[in-house]
Amino acid sequence: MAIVNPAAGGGRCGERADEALETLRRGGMTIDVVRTESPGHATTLARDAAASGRTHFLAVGGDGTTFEILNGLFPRREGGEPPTVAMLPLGTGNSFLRDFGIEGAEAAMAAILRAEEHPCDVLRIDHARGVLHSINIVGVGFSADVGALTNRRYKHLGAAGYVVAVLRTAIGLRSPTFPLRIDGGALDARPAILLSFCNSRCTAGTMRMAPNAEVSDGMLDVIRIGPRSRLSFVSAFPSIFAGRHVQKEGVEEARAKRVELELDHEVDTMIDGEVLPLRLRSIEVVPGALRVIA
Ligand SMILES: Nc1ncnc2c1ncn2[C@@H]1O[C@H](COP(=O)(O)OP(=O)(O)OP(=O)(O)O)[C@@H](O)[C@H]1O
Repeated sequence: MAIVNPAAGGGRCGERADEALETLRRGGMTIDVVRTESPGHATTLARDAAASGRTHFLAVGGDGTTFEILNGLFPRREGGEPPTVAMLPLGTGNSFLRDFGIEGAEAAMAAILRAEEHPCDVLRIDHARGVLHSINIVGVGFSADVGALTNRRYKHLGAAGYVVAVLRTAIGLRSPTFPLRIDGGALDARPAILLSFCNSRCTAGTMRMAPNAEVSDGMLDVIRIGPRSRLSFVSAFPSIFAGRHVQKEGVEEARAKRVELELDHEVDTMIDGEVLPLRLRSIEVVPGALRVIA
């Protein structure tokens, strides 16, 4: 079942989806199509389809569409085969597929027609009001502030909008504390510009936030950028595109199965490109809970 977000990519997805799906059909695929009517609708569509026995889903849109579908498929009951998700990236950023070396709709369509399934871990996010799931990245601090500003003000500028939001957020650079424990270790309440909990490597399209992450290693990569001056932060920022920021002083990279957070208030949390105010409690890897076609 293809779930199409016509609004993704600033409306580009709505214009291009039919033709792309027709190409897949000509390649031999049987695809039923539903279109979302509003934000959040993909979650309901995926949940209902899974309840009626569907197992293979195609997210047509951006990372946010995949995120919404994932949250219709999870949480799920123990046992049974993991659901399968493929992505036809007609959104703005499309970060996740880059872990598989897939860039753009043409490459994604070729992968969909090959129909190779890969195991993929899922991040289970427990927060004060419920549970969410992610396959890409969960971020607090700078990345969430940038995501919130991008989504609010600069979405129409595409990838350039993200860069503008980075520069604007850097002007008011902060280092809040997000007290956490990694795999039951000591409480770490040091201030940080950002903390990212990553299942896959890229975010915001081409930024390699967690250059050593593997989607099926049963672990999440924790990237922590400690306090630094605005000038030093901005001048080091471009190193993230090659994933070299992790070699800089004050940047830490750790691997974990589960992270517990001790927040006493909600904080803007970026999950797979969407930003939500959440009082996070824990983020835990559910190994191999999904299959992705890539
Ligand atoms: N029918 C709809 N009308 C308006 N908005 C929708 C609709 N369906 C979904 N949305 C919202 O569109 C937003 C953007 O979707 P998505 O992230 O897939 O595309 P994008 O932002 O262009 O791509 P990316 O996240 O990869 O940069 C999501 O927040 C989703 O809730």
